[in-house]
Amino acid sequence: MNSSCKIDQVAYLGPEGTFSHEAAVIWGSAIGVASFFPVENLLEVVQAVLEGRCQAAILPLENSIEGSVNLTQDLLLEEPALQIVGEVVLEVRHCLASKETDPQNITEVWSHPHALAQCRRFLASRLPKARLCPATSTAGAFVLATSRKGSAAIGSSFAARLYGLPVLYQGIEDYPGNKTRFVIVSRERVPGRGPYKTSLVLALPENRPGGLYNILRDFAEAGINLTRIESRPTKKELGEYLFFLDCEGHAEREPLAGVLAALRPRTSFLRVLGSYPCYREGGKEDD
Ligand SMILES: O=C(O)C(=O)C[C@]1(C(=O)O)C=C[C@@H](O)C=C1
Repeated sequence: MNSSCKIDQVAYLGPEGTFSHEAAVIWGSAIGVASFFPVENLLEVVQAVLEGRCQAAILPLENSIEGSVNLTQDLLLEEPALQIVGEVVLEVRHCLASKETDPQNITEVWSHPHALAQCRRFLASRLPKARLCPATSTAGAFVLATSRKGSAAIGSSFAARLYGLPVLYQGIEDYPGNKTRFVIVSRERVPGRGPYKTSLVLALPENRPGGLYNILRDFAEAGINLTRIESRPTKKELGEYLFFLDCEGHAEREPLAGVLAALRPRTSFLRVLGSYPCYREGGKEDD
């Protein structure tokens, strides 16, 4: 769909107090979104937009410690009706919260698998005996930890306060400056101003020396900066990959438009996932 739309509602991975929620509010506040609503998992987040229950949804795409969120990449590929219309980069600070006042009494730690992975070293050194339990989200983990004896949860200190769990340790991510990048998807275009970024996915027609190099060279020669490259299995044959690329520029404007036109006949698959304003802290866009 190519029409522009006004965004009234944004779906996010709930419950209230997830990092996705925080990122949705940052993006939505900048464009005057009226409301945000939580859903249970990322498949549901996408379904909410596809079924028209909201006009946009937010998905975590990559983290500076743990790397890509594979499910998000797969969903972006599998749902051609959706396009990326925005991005938010959020600083992710984790705390460990529990009703247990003595860390010795903690036997299980709940959180989103990505959050547990971002705190791996902390957990191994401070709570080596605790069982690590995957939850659907960080805030979902706090809900669980409120009702289970001997349990703790990892997530934001905002969520810990929201669910009434005392914080035992703060800033427990294994590396400083931990950040997660989220993308906002919609069935329709959302007006915005540049500078732009474009996300695309492509496949090479054959596995031969220099195949990927020949594609990347076009970007280099046009002076287009690539900001991310990631491969995912095609799920058809072991060793066959799709390449997810993010680059600076808009797919409908030069020089990127020309590069994409030249690449199409040299790829077996090429889809633009969206061109959208680069994230600026404070939600501002350049003129
Ligand atoms: O559980 C949450 O709070 C989420 O928003 C999900 C999620 C993720 O999927 O990476 C988002 C940010 C953090 O990296 C940890 C978890």
